[in-house]
Amino acid sequence: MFQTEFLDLPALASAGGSVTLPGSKSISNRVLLLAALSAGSTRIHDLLDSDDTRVMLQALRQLGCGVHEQGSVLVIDGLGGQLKTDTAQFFMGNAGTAMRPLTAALAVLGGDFSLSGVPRMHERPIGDLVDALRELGCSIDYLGNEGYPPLHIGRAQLRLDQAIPVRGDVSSQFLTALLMALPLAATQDIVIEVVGELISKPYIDITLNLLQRFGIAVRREGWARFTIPAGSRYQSPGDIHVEADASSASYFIALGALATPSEPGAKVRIQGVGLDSIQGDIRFVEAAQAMGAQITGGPNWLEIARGHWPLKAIDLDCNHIPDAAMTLAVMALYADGPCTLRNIASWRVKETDRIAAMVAECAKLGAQVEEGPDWLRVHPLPAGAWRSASIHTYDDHRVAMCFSLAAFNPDQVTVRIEDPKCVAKTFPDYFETLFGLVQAQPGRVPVICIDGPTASGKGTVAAEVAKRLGYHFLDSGAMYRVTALAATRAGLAIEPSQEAAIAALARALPVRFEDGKVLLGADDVTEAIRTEEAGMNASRVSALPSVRLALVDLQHGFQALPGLVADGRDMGTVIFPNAPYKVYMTASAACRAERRYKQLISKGISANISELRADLEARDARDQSRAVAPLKPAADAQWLDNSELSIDQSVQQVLAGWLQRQAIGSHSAT
Ligand SMILES: O=C(O)C1=C[C@@H](OP(=O)(O)O)[C@@H](O)[C@H](O)C1
Ligand SMILES: C=C(OP(=O)(O)O)C(=O)O
Repeated sequence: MFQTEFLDLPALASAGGSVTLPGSKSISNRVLLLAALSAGSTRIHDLLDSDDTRVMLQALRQLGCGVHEQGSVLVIDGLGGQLKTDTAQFFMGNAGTAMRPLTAALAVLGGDFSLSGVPRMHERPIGDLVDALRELGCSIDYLGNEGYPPLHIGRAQLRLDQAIPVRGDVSSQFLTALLMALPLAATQDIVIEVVGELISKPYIDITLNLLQRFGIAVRREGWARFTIPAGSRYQSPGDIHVEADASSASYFIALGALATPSEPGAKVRIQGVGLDSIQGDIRFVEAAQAMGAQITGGPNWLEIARGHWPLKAIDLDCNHIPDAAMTLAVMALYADGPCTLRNIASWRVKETDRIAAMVAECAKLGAQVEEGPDWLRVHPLPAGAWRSASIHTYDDHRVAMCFSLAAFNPDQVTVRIEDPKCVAKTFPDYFETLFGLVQAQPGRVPVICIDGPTASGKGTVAAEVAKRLGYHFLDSGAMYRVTALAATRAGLAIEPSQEAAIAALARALPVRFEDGKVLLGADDVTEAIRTEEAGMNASRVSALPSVRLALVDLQHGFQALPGLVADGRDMGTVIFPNAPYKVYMTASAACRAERRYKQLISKGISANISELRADLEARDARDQSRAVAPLKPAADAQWLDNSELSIDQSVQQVLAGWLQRQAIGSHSAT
């Protein structure tokens, strides 16, 4: 997951390949609660692991449920309708599918419970559910604002003889919550009556389907009346498989519809959810087809390719696909006319006011957008009209995910996604998954080169800049050190007579930089390559021209989405001459010798500062005078003497220089 403050998406071009998507949030949280309430153990396969399921799992643990991991299977030991504790405080994050059903189940069972969430959860309505539960005889108090969490739940005195009315026009989750809670009290038939129009109906189908699998056969009369038969009792089905998330699939369906194929005939293939899905959002497929996408599918897979281009404009009632429909709003930017999404009032009370968010963020990109209380109209953005924008994501995973698709814009402007970690709600590895399928416009994966002499602090600064931007990191100096180490381990002397053998070894070097570690195959060689001797060997190995050549391809391979920070001596001059931002970082010899001295002393290695300085100067002279790629600043490099700067100040300067070049979001929204 990207934990960065923002993630810059360079202009994207093509896509292709296969992806297995994480489990459905709606199925996962229902299955978790049903398994917890059932008699017996349930083995859940392919459960979603995200913020929303974590809060549910934590609540189940607090209630005394056994939760065990067995490889990729999660086993829940059900409570059989009997709570092991009747006092607890639950934190529900921003998970509607945890907050609403758990409130109902706990209210029916009764106890001394409180439920709260993130600030936005305290702005998401729950009054219609509380009214229905109170009608039933449950004791619920608002701890903050009337109609909203946090809540306190007390002991219940259930009245089951009358039909329980519930409104379903704000959220279908209230009806889902009652349907899941009432089998716990079904000493007689219990009737639920929906008052007014029910929204998001397909989610009720998911609920009924899963209730069936856990032994509850709800009788229904259309969408108006639901009866839980007397004697209903939850029984674990044993094993249950969670489909991949159909709402998450919408981003990849859109990707297939927008991107050119990565190679002739390439498609985007989605595994784990398909045309047999029990999730209503699978009908996003029809909406995407109406816009021109070519989609084929089977029971648990879909294949998507670009069809009609530009996409065809649509005017669609989206009430049945409230979550996936947000993806249509971004697809609309690529359509041949304005697209209107109707009957989406519920967007206003979800993770954020999603209608307002889509209007504001599409406008930042340059689009004309209109809104009404329950509709949105997005006008397409022609080539030449796109602006680079910093997309505010409102702690809403879907805003972050759907705006990533704006990176396919024809003007090749960069799209910044603020707070990308908000995708953790339902799809923590969304961006990694996206980058696994897409290619940037040629030459558009940014590389920041930080070159400079030894002990200038460039390695530390480069690693930190990479971390802050979520970019890959290439420590090219380490590559020479690793090559030297691998050569020594292979019994090769580091001298020109062994050049061919060392080059052959370098060509296939299995080197990776992960979490501040340098790995050679499975070996952590971080320490081994940092000795002074390894440094000298690296310098000697780097003077062998065919070794340098062998390492060039390897280094180019590090240029991958979303970007790269490359630290070395010839990154800007030789390896990435077209890099959009180059820094030449240096400090006085005295200053660098002192830094190296402190570094060694802190590791308990004795050192002599004047010898270190002499070594440093000798190494500078060797690096600057070598025949191949001598150490020198690139003509277009920014010079940064950090003799007087702290590491953090140097990091800030590099970041500031880069951000200035990016010039994202410097336009005001219309
Ligand atoms: O029951 C569910 O799993 C859900 C129902 C929908 O909410 P509403 O019924 O509030 O529209 C949907 O937006 C949400 O993401 C999940
Ligand atoms: C509305 C959503 O979430 P929740 O389950 O919290 O309602 C959503 O995932 O888009």
